[in-house]
Amino acid sequence: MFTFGSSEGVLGQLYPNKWPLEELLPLWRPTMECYYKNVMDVGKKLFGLVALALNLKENYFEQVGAFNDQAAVVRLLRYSGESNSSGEETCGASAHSDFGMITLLATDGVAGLQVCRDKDKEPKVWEDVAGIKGTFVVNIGDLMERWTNGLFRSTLHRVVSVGKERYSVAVFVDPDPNCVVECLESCCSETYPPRFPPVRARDYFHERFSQTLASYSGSD
Ligand SMILES: O=C(O)CCC(=O)C(=O)O
Ligand SMILES: [Fe+2]
Repeated sequence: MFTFGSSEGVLGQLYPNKWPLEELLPLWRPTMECYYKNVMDVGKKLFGLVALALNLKENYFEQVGAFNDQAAVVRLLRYSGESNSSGEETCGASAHSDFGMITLLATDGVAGLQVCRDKDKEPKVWEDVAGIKGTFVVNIGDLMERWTNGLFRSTLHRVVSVGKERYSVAVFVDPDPNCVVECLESCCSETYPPRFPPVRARDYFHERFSQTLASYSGSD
């Protein structure tokens, strides 16, 4: 796994990326930075469409500061394809939804990614996501669910082992840490009040990452 964020902006300065040595991989950094920029351009365009679909001005998410500083993170993933000894089905990523706004996911076409359409239903029904060459899988994140008062539901997904090596690249399009995520006016009414209180993106991520770490260490 290799993770990196923006090389620019406040976050880029605060958390500088650790690149492989230039002598070893001279094209790595320029390739990654180019990918970051291009996928972010796609992400911003997509958010223009999301805003219009929600009866907001096309530049709404820019106006509320979601893209003031570039908070998106890119994760390059490799799944070995080996099943683990415990015989667990998910041998890549266990069921989760991404925390942020949206994730733009590129895969190498090897199967394994599954989504659950109705995350509240038990037992869960998992469907394979076909990898279509030249396209992104777009997962909705939890902050988008909060922003839209549940109109856009975050995608519960997982990666199961299919006995084949698999590569994917996920770009987590997350808002600026200072951006306040608050129920959109077009997504609530007197009869359908906001279900989530406003939250600053920084605090939300902090809470979610702490919970995740706690669950790994076995405490609450
Ligand atoms: O590898 C994939 O297809 C999905 C990865 C993923 O869900 C994640 O990193 O959050
Ligand atoms: Fe994910």
